[in-house]
Amino acid sequence: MMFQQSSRSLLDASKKSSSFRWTSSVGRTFSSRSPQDWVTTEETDDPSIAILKMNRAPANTLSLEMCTEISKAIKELESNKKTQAVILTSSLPTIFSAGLDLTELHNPDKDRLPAFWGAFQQLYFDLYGSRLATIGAINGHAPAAGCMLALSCDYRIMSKGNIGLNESKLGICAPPWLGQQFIDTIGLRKAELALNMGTLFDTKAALDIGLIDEIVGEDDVMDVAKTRASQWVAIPAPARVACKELTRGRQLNELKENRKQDVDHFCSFVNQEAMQRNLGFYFEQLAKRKK
Ligand SMILES: CCCC/C=C/CC(=O)SCCNC(=O)CCNC(=O)[C@H](O)C(C)(C)COP(=O)(O)OP(=O)(O)OC[C@H]1O[C@@H](n2cnc3c(N)ncnc32)[C@H](O)[C@@H]1OP(=O)(O)O
Repeated sequence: MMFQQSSRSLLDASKKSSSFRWTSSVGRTFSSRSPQDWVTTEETDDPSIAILKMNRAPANTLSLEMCTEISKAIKELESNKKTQAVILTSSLPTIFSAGLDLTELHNPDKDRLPAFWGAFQQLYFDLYGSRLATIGAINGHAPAAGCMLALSCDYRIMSKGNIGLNESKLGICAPPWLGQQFIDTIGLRKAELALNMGTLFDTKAALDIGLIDEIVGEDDVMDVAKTRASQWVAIPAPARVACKELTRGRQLNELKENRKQDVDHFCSFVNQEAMQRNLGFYFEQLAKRKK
């Protein structure tokens, strides 16, 4: 199957390895529906272009199951030879994705935690390394891992909200591979400033810094996304996949080779008392802000 060949070649493209470092120490999301409803795929009038909608109220946070559902949907789309592009968007009115579900990190279930991080890594592999052209139709806030979803797309349009890696505000640091995605997108100095300060950019600032490719009106998001998807699909697929391999293969491979180490670092990091205190404090602030 084409996807399998392509994704394998993407991951195998470069064998360069590196040491992974973690550099920092440091409620609840509810959804009444079952995980199967959290992600939906839709056809468009062009059979080569599909839409993948995140649909997990209230904030499209990434729990283990949410990561798994998005990965599953991407793989299903890839298994259809006709599908060449996917538009990733949210069905919520103001939030694209609020990032990792912090309930997975706060007072974590020790057995579930490694599986959770493994599912998040897998989502990165599946989206960043997809054989499909991926268009991020960012129609709301995209902090932290929400920004990872956006960064993993090939082209990003955004209508409203804030985007960036704000982990430092939670007393933590983005994982190295997510930090690298950010650096690769906006450059080292800008990333250095933004990572340290936990900056979230509005659409104009995000465009200025190169974090997104285009600002679009709220009512135009899907039309523009479809137009951009058509433009990407017009490029011969082998060339598209090869370009992705060229720009992303090394990073994907690095994490693939360090996957277990990355999970171990994450788990010991999250289990630190100071990290748990910071997360608890952050949750309180989130709730207070709402009041
Ligand atoms: C340790 C190493 C690496 C760790 C890597 C971490 C990457 C991450 O992704 S960490 C997560 C970072 N995410 C955030 O900091 C976002 C926090 N959320 C917000 O700032 C806001 O929710 C928002 C700006 C995205 C939206 O604001 P809005 O006013 O529209 O909605 P709220 O009322 O704040 O949120 C609705 C609802 O959702 C809950 N919630 C929001 N974000 C999260 C989250 N990340 N995890 C769990 N729950 C979340 C929020 O508490 C509200 O819940 P209630 O309705 O029950 O009060």
